[in-house]
Amino acid sequence: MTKPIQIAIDGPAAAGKSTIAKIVAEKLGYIYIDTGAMYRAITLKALQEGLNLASNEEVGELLKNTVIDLQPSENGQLVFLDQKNVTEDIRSQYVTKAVSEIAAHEAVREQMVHLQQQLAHGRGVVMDGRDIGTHVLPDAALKIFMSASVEERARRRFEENKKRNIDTPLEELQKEIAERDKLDSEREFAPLRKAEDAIFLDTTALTIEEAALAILKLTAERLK
Ligand SMILES: Nc1ncnc2c1ncn2[C@@H]1O[C@H](COP(=O)(O)OP(=O)(O)O)[C@@H](O)[C@H]1O
Ligand SMILES: Nc1ccn([C@@H]2O[C@H](COP(=O)(O)OP(=O)(O)O)[C@@H](O)[C@H]2O)c(=O)n1
Repeated sequence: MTKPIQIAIDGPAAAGKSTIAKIVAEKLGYIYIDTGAMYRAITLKALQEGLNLASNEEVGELLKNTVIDLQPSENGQLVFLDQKNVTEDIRSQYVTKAVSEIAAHEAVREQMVHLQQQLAHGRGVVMDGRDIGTHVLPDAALKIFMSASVEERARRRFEENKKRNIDTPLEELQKEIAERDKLDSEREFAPLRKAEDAIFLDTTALTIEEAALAILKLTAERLK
């Protein structure tokens, strides 16, 4: 059997990373790790505990005393925060609006990267996020930088939210996505950036199936 590889998928909000990563991981029999869900989980806890979100030390300390666990499920992945299922809660606008501030802290990133590297160690893995190709898995055999126009990404998130009974207006979503992309791209530690050796994939005009197929083809070339 061919040795499994590591696949890193980075890109801005709602580009399709987790949807495509799940499909690719399932087809290959690899594990899927949604690193955004990990940053969302610690953000939820910081908000619940009324922490000063601007404090690197406070949030870093909180993470040291927190257990974040990702479990595969039929619909993708369940997220547990200190043993409690928070899969739905971490997608709320309340968390979404605060997550980029938390994810910018050095003490948070150091711990998360360490944890993510442990989860991926020695296994076939598809991992998605913002700094996977640049920091978490710099030696990944395949790196993808996935994007789409901000209008299309907002439209996709709007449709997704409708199914979850979240009714944020389209214009507000587009603004929130653009602001989060800016914060993620301009932060000091591990900003959102295409790794030099990553392949750019624009999904604006692609269906989910087409985007997944493009990555599966690139994977097959790496497995030869
Ligand atoms: N190529 C695509 N065409 C149409 N919709 C897509 C495509 N890729 C993803 N989506 C939809 O867009 C939404 C956001 O995708 P998601 O995978 O959550 O993005 P990300 O992980 O990059 O934030 C989901 O509802 C998903 O079903
Ligand atoms: N590897 C990662 C993954 C996410 N994040 C942060 O976590 C946030 C939420 O990530 P996500 O992937 O769940 O976001 P969506 O694209 O699904 O909206 C991002 O906006 C980043 O601030 C990060 O800093 N590094």
